[in-house]
Amino acid sequence: MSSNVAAPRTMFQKIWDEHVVHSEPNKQSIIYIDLQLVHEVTSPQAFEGLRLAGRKVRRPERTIATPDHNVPTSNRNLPIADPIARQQVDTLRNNCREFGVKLYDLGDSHQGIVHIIGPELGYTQPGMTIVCGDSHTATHGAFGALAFGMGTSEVEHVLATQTLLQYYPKTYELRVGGQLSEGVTAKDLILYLIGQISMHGGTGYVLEYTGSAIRSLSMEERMTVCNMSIEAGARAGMIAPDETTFDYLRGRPHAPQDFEAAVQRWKSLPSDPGAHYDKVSKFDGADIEPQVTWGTNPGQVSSISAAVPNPADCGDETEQKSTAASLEYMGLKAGTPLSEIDLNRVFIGSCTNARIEDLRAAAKVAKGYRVSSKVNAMVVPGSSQVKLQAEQEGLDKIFSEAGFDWREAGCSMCLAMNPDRLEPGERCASTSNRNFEGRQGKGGRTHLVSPAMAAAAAIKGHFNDIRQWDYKA
Ligand SMILES: CC(C)[C@H](C(=O)O)[C@@H](O)C(=O)O
Ligand code: SF4
Repeated sequence: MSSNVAAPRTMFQKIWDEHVVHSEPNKQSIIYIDLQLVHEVTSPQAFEGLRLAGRKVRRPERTIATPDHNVPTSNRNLPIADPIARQQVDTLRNNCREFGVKLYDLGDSHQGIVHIIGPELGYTQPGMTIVCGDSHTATHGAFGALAFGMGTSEVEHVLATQTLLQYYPKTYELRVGGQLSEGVTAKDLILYLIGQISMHGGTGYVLEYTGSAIRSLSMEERMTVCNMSIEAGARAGMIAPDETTFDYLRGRPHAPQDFEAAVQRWKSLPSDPGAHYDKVSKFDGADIEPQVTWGTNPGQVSSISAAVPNPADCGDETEQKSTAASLEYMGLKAGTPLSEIDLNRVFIGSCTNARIEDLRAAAKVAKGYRVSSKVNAMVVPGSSQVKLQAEQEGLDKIFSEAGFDWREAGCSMCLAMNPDRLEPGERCASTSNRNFEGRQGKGGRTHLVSPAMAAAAAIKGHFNDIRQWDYKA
């Protein structure tokens, strides 16, 4: 081809090209950042670094903050009991005040998990580069944005310069054709994909999810998918914007003023026909069943109709060993049907699955039932807005009447950085995104599932196939 002007480009390339400030062969490029999200855990040293260097935040109006990781989800009227958590939340408050950064603080009607409030407020938009000192920043890629997680020193770099150093990544198209079957959700889709390509399958790549099964997903479902890109090792994950995206954003507080002009720009973002990806894998939505993880990484997952695998049947010697170690930690025997695994705890929450559609799906299952007497179950809305909306719809009543604990917004038991955690040996069905050893509390055992599957597990006290659920209207 004589001119590269006409060369077809992927959506990733278009956004990258639009944001490169400086690049040299075999070196990191400097890319311009449109939006930085900040939370209390990875920002204190970054602000301290600015203070020591006598620098300001370069573009405070492109930076928003909220406390989410270590905030308690009950008794919010009391001071935070844990001294480290209290200090981090206070420090975030002071830093935002000093550096002029907008803070959605505890008590604000928009406080919540950072990856839930960005989209909800309309900050997250197609074509943007978005960063946060948090690995689940890929969530925002659901809008056709290029969204990276990063470390604390990079948080400082972006605060100071509004740019980030990045190596040019490779691109990987995950195409899911057909449609998902009844009872199969976006969570099952992404767990299935990670099971297929493994927790390392996306390493070095920016993933783009394409195909008819992806196009049919709502914005909230797309966020669930992109959220877990990092669990496949990817730098980022993205989905091209379309009418679903534009409809979601229209009317949000921080959506562009001239919305229709923005839509015209956004329509040029999707990958051009014939654009080259470094790797392509194809799947069929109809092959996907409700999923349950049985191991200690999200790629150790099977369909609900399957049994705990025998390590001897799992890949090469290294994989066999790691499977055996996972089963040992999880206290599971090979050959046990997944539907016979009993649970003590259920957690419905996190940036993967605590948006309003997730809570509706769980409430639909729980309606008219009682949580098993052996199970302690909680529902933690992803944001204060989600909580408010759920209460307006009466979902909180359905949950409370069924015996679920109804909480305030935060990361909660997704990770054990706040009072919500598992005790050693406890087994939990969780709608979050990580099942690493000790993730939900030392010695705790995590099974990742969809909100509907988690609610059904809470009621029966063991996993069961949501496709056979008897809904009580
Ligand atoms: C605490 C934070 C740095 C961490 C992350 O980067 O993802 C957390 O959000 C997580 O999910 O493990
Ligand atoms: S909800 Fe979980 S995964 Fe998401 S940002 Fe919080 S701790 Fe990380």
